[in-house]
Amino acid sequence: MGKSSMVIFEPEETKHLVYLKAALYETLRLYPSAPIERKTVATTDIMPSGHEVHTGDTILISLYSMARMEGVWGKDCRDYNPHRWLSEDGNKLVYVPSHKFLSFNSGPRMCPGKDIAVVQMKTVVAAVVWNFDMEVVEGQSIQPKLSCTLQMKNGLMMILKKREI
Ligand code: HEM
Repeated sequence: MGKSSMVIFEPEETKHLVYLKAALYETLRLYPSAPIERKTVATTDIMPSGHEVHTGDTILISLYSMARMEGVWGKDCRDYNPHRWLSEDGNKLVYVPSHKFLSFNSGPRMCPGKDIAVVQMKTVVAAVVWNFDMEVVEGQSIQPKLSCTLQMKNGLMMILKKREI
């Protein structure tokens, strides 16, 4: 294979990359692309929490905050830990209900593109990691910018070097 050639993967080839999927879910847990969900109450009711809600009320759910709640994700909720998604032997993903991991929403309006999105992310990350050595530029201020979609305030500078493969 020539030095300048890039290796890319078919979606099928990334099927067994369980740790990569766990890492992507963990990234989307802490940094959900849509950090806030908005729901409108259809019928006056009492929530399991005991809160009374009325028809037409707007409920805002901060996924960004939920990811940082010990009551939802445990003591290490603020840590980036892909292992929380994996079985003990690391070979399988554990079941996590969508009402806990809300990054693709939950219920009838759940993101229908979830599986496509995961396959795309896996093929892209696998290709980038395979083809390049990567280094994060030191001394950056890496901060989230909260908006309708979660962005990076100052971006992220990386040094990429083509690997000779
Ligand atoms: C990492 C990537 C993605 C994330 C995090 C994501 C997340 C979401 C979320 C949170 C919603 C619900 C928004 C709401 O409150 O109404 C949603 C809806 C939707 N997504 Fe995605 N999405 C992703 C990729 C995709 C892709 C690749 C497609 C198409 C191939 C897609 C198609 C849709 C559609 C059509 C809806 C509207 C569903 C409905 O309202 O019934 N998404 N997505």
